Amino acid sequence: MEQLLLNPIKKVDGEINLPGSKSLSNRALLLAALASGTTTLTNLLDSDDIRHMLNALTKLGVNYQLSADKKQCVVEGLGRAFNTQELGDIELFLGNAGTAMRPLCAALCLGQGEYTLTGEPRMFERPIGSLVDSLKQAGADVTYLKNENYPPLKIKGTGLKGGTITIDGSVSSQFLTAFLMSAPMSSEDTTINIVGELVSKPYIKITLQIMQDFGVEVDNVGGEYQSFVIKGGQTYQAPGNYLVEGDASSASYFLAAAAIGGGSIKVTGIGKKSVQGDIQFADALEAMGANIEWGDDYIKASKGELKAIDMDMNHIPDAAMTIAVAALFAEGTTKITNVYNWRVKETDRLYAMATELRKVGAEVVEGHDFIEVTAPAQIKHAEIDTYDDHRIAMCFSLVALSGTPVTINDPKCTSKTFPDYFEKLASVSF
Ligand SMILES: O=C(O)C1=C[C@@H](OP(=O)(O)O)[C@@H](O)[C@H](O)C1
Ligand SMILES: C=C(OP(=O)(O)O)C(=O)O
Repeated sequence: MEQLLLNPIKKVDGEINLPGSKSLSNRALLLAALASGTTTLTNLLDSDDIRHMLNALTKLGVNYQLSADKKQCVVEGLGRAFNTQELGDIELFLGNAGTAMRPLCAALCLGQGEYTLTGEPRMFERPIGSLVDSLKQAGADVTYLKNENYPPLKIKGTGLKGGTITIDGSVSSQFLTAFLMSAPMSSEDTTINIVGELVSKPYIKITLQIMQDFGVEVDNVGGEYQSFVIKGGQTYQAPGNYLVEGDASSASYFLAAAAIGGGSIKVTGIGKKSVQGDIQFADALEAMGANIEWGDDYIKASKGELKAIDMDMNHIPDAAMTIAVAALFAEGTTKITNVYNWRVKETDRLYAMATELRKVGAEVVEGHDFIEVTAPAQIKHAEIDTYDDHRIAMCFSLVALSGTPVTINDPKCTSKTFPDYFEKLASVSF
């Protein structure tokens, strides 16, 4: 196994032009593929999760031209649902990309064809049953090829008819996102009612915004994310050009590094008007004592005396992992609550974060849906296992700001969303 020894970083300083947002890249690719007209996507993310979506679109008969640096993609929209009936069963390998598996699962039900949706072993442990149950209410034909409620799946595309649907929102917002994006192409109108407490709400804002950018309005009844009405029989309209915002979750590592390490870092490609909920990571970091400056197209962080916070981070589940490591540098006990679904992401993140934080000396309480981290008097050198989880590799790089080195096992796992993360970190490290 490859290992990366990160030597102590004395201070960080500089500017990082963020890679494109994973959430927006995969949504934009799918909607551009379904839309009528041609879309030029710029600042597309080049990473494993996006490659899986692109490969799937190729197999589904979508024409696109990717630039040499893979950051620009011109997509010729189909102007209709996928139709691959004459090709027989098509196998789509979607790695561990939730933003490919869940939205494609719904979109493939809309058209005509037979599909096997598969992925990495971890994908077979990540639930999808709530989405499948909802799609079945709208007439979909989806079966489980291994374990009930988990991929791999077999889909027979027969169209979605719409109607009144319930979706359990308590495990992943991606189920609602997937249904919302397909609903306009159902034959009839759809009303979606959420049951259970909807998690990761800000990702639904991203979904509604990008649907609007592609010409479709959703009635979010009462603005409460509880009930949605979508007209059927619609076609997405290509917006011409679509600029993908920088990735706000990827920004969290650099902003935290500046808050901990001194100097200042400006991340560009996101700002105060960004649609991504993970920009609220900067508020959490500010609450810990960091100095934050907001621009239209940047966020800048600089060092502050960090103190512990106690915060519900259900709205920023991905960036919250960065707070858990920043807690190593904060006075007191940091408590991150309402993050049960950390357990069903790339790995069981509550267990993994607790285990790895203890290795560097922290005192940790791992709860059913929370984690408490108390900074050690002295951070210890450790080999950090990354569990094939890009975010564990990235957030534990911050340990190097302690004056103690840190070893990251399997550093290449950052390829899921940020292949050149460690090079970018080195470029602002002194
Ligand atoms: O819709 C999205 O783009 C995402 C939603 C979140 O997942 P959950 O809704 O499962 O929490 C987030 O963790 C994931 O990285 C991306
Ligand atoms: C949870 C994540 O990914 P996915 O889109 O596969 O759910 C993540 O990137 O932290």
